[in-house]
Amino acid sequence: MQSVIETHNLSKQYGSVHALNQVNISVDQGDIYGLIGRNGAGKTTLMKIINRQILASEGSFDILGENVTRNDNISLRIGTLIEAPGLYLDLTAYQNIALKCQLAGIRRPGYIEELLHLVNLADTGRKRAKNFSLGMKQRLGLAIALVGDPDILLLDEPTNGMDPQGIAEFRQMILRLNRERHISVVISSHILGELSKFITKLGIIHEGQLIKEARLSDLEHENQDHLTIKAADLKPIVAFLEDQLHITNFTVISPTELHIFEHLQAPESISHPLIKAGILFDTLELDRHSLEDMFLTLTGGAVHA
Ligand SMILES: Nc1ncnc2c1ncn2[C@@H]1O[C@H](COP(=O)(O)OP(=O)(O)OP(=O)(O)O)[C@@H](O)[C@H]1O
Repeated sequence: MQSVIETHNLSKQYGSVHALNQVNISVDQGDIYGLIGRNGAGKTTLMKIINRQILASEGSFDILGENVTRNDNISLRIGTLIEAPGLYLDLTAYQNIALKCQLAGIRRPGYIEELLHLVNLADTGRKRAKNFSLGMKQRLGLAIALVGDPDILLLDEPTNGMDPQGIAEFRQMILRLNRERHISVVISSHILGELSKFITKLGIIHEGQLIKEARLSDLEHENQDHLTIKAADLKPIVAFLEDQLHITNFTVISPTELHIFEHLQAPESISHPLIKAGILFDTLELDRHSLEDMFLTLTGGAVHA
């Protein structure tokens, strides 16, 4: 899979504040990459560096396999919605998009109407942006970010402050752009639950450092509810599970720990036969995990700001 964004030890220092510290993220073609972190973790700083709004103190990054320097003309490949969209509040949605098209030298007939339709703003007519709801403003910001047909979208907390319906609508829009236009997306949030429903890869950023990066499918597997068996010697347990209990859905985590993903409702259907057979184990217990638990454990506490 081709990598669309690859950062190499990106760091940013503001005086004594390490806003970013040696960050390496890797976004593949077709990913919806969720960048999750508490307020002040460094999400905006990372996006601004990739968008070349600010310079890194150290490190570099590649976009679509090319190492980016200050002079590379790659700006049209990236569409951004970072912080509040820069809208002209006295203009309509059409006029706002038209201005961006003018700057980008795009004059294709029907182009603006297509974008308005894409973000569900086709019926806003003469209504000025100042009279839009927050969700409408963000969707207009998204349409403006799409001018120039970027390969990559950088969206910094785009659903912040929206109601659940607005969030769901925005999410659907991102999914469509990703599937139908094959746009790779980096989207940040401080609420994991908002991202975990649709992202393909997750990066957890905390106090300027990337403390975890993983594909969502792997994380979901790791964080599935399971029975944990701990024992000094797992070999007789593994043999017993397979040969006597015909259990195959388990993973050996370490020489002394294994996780079983079945029989969750009846752990005794495993523990009793083991005891009867004289096979020793230290503990056998049910572990319930969620991605949110993992996030809280890694970042040390409640995340909702
Ligand atoms: N221009 C600046 N000057 C000084 N410090 C800054 C500047 N911009 C960001 N910082 C600091 O860098 C750190 C990371 O900020 P950043 O805005 O990237 O975090 P964030 O994860 O996007 O948080 P939020 O969700 O609050 O926007 C914070 O400690 C912030 O105060």
